[in-house]
Amino acid sequence: MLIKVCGMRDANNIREVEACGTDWMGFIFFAPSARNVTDRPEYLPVHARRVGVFVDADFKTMTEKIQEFGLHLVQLHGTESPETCLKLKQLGVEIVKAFAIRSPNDLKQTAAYTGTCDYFLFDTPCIGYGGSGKSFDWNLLQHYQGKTPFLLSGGIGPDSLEALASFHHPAWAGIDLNSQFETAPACKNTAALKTFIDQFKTLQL
Ligand SMILES: O=C(O)c1ccccc1NCC(=O)[C@H](O)[C@H](O)COP(=O)(O)O
Repeated sequence: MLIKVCGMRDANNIREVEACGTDWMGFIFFAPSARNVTDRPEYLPVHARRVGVFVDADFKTMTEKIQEFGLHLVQLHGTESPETCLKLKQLGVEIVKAFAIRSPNDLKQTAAYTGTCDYFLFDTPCIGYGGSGKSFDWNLLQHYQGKTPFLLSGGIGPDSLEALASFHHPAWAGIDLNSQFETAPACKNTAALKTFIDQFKTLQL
């Protein structure tokens, strides 16, 4: 199972979180977010893959951030089209398209993105497009019958291990962690994260 820690910004915290054993690390390029990254941190992960998170950003901005941050993946939280996903893929990055899940109907949108994305990310609906700290009804995902692997996201925290251990889906590929492990916006509690990651890795999933 992939583990992504999202909303990173501080160089020292990036180093510590990488040492906790995360596979992917997310950097948010969305000005209204409290986790928005403006300047390139003096350290970027070398073992964890770098994910750039955008919300309806223009193509030029995304291209520049891919180059400046050496992004491996781009995660899209807005109304980006399947064509945009394909165009970004041609730049050599992998694509994660996020979908806010309120009802089984929301999963129908994923069909149009099949073949244009490498992963989907199923998240809790919220006004800020992400980072709500709240979970949604994971049972809704049993209506997802697509083949594109997905990350489970939204409000996953230290108390989620039991629920994660009981969750099953053939396309489930990983988890996304963010505000439930924060001491302040974009600053993760590495002790709590390490404990959680170590325990998550022992689960038989
Ligand atoms: O975290 C943000 O501030 C954010 C803002 C706008 C778009 C996406 C954002 N986060 C992307 C993520 O992948 C989060 O980790 C995901 O939404 C889950 O966050 P949380 O509910 O805090 O665990």
